[in-house]
Amino acid sequence: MKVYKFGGASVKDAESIRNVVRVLKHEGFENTLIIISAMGKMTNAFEKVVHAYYHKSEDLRAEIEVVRDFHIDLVENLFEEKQPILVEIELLFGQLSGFLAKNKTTDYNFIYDQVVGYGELLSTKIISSYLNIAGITNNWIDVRDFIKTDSTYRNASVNWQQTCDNIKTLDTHNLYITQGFLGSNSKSKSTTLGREGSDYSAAIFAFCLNAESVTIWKDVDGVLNADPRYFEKTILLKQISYSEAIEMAFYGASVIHPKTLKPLENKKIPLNVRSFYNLENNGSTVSKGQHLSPEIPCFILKREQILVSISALDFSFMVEHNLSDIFRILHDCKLKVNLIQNSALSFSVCLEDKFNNFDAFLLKITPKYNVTFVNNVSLYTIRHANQNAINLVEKKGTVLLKQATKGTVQLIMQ
Ligand SMILES: Nc1ncnc2c1ncn2[C@@H]1O[C@H](COP(=O)(O)OP(=O)(O)O)[C@@H](O)[C@H]1O
Ligand SMILES: N[C@@H](CC(=O)OP(=O)(O)O)C(=O)O
Repeated sequence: MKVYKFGGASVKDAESIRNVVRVLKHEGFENTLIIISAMGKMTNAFEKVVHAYYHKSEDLRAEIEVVRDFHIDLVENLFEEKQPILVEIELLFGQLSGFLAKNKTTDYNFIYDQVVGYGELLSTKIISSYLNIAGITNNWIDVRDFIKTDSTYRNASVNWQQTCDNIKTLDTHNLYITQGFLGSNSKSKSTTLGREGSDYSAAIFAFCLNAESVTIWKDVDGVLNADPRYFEKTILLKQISYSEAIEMAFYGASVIHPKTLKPLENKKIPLNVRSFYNLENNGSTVSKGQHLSPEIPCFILKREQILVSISALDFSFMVEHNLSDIFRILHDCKLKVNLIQNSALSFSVCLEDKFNNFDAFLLKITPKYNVTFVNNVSLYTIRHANQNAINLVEKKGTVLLKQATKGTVQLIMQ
């Protein structure tokens, strides 16, 4: 069986969904399981619904209307006979309203997971129905009946045994359409696997099905040696080893979700990253034992970082006991550390503040240490670095910090 994944960019409007039909008819869709994300930026829009609901904002109704109107407009553009799918959409919005009306808990992460998943439920209902009309007969399945997780809302861990037992009941001769990003816990409550987690969903199904391959369909030709939004003249990486791809994802290459690669590597399932526009191009293949081809410097950019320098109030050395204290506070504040540099008297970290906890961090740390920080810096990682590649990055601004390990150079730039 093959597993395909269509992300938000590939289903962002009616035209893109027609293109999915073109892709499937060109590539074939026998014995395939298709994972689909929420359309375009709908997960962000659902996050606004959660925010408005949680804060009892008067914007709640308007935020729900944004997502409702988006899907209804899309259906108006896509379908000739709209009535059956409109009924399905109303049903889903009815369920959502029911949850919002009845919910008693104040657990933000729980509420988040019960709400944002409607993006994937809506997109798969609409696309499954459109594919059936376009002659691509398929079975819509609810991924929450298959991927079972713990109850860590917004970052759930997969129960592999139960998940594989469920997935193995699928008939591998069918074409299935299901949701990325979602799972459910032992109480059948929705959970999510972390933002951009649909690639991981594809890897989970592939692992449990012993799939022959996974293909992620993208708006770029494959994995490039840099993000084309920020670098000119990017080059397609045709072959990548799992370990190289894991390193790239770890440093922040957003083209593949970091958790995706390990399950595939364990079963030696190749991962193809291909363009949904340019079907003649074979794209990139991540597989076992491949050398990076072409072997060129690869650039990974993480924006909106904070560079923090910390030293002891009494100018004593920064050694184990204060470092462990600082890490405990970082961990408590859920700040992600992307780079560390230590000297005798000061300790620098490059941080990512996903959950807006930096002010809380400052409150905890400033009574104990001298702290200075620079907001909104960029972290560049160069794999297979050479001097030309370093020069290229250094031209982009002022270097605040530079660190080199074998073949990998990291620069914090302002
Ligand atoms: N190394 C890279 N190679 C290719 N694309 C990259 C890379 N790094 C970042 N990107 C960006 O990833 C985008 C595709 O990912 P994304 O928009 O999240 O797709 P989807 O919604 O389908 O998951 C590309 O348009 C590109 O700007
Ligand atoms: N819709 C989810 C899951 C996902 O993976 O989306 P995408 O494939 O568009 O990155 C998100 O935006 O986080």
